[in-house]
Amino acid sequence: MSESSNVRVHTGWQRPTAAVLKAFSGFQVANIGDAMERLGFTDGGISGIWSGARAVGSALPVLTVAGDNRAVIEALDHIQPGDLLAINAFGFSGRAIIGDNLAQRFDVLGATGAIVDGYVRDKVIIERLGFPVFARGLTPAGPFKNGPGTIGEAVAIGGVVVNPGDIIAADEDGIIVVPLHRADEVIVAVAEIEALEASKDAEVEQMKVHIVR
Ligand SMILES: O=C([O-])CC(=O)C(=O)O
Ligand SMILES: [Mg+2]
Repeated sequence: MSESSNVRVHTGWQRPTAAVLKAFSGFQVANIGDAMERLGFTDGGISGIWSGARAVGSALPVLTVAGDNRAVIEALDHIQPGDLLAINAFGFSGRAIIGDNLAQRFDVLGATGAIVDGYVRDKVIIERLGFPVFARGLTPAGPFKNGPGTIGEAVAIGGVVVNPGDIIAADEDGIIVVPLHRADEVIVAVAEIEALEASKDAEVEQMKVHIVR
């Protein structure tokens, strides 16, 4: 925390490798969950603000005060390519914690998306940009910028603990958090589940062949 800021910053956490992030980006969130005892999902109230939004990244956790985005603005200095912002904004519906300006800056800095346990705005521009944002909803009301907050410390997102460097995967179904230390084991297990899912699809195709019309 610098003298002029009331936002506490923790840096230097381990991030997943690009290969690990690439592996997860090929999986469906539902299948990742099936490989994790069906645990680790955020609650279903957080979803993509535009249809088709999907993202995988290394969690960059941010804690704000409800209705205030000072910590998010300061987090711009800590984004590395492949990071995905995980912002606990207390689920507050009265103020948007990010909008198009922040989304554009996240994008330019190499972030893969943002998950907001709260509300956001500027949906049309964010959708046009194609930047994946997940939130509880939309409100046009802008945020205050006073702090305090934290950057790089564990936060709760939709009831799930997110540590810096955990892998977050989000798609049309929802969001899951994979603890970094479980990444390799989960990749192997999801690959098996996706193979099983493919064989179930093939089974149904076979059934169609036998249907007499
Ligand atoms: O005013 C803000 O801080 C939030 C916002 O609309 C933007 O990021 O575009
Ligand atoms: Mg805006």
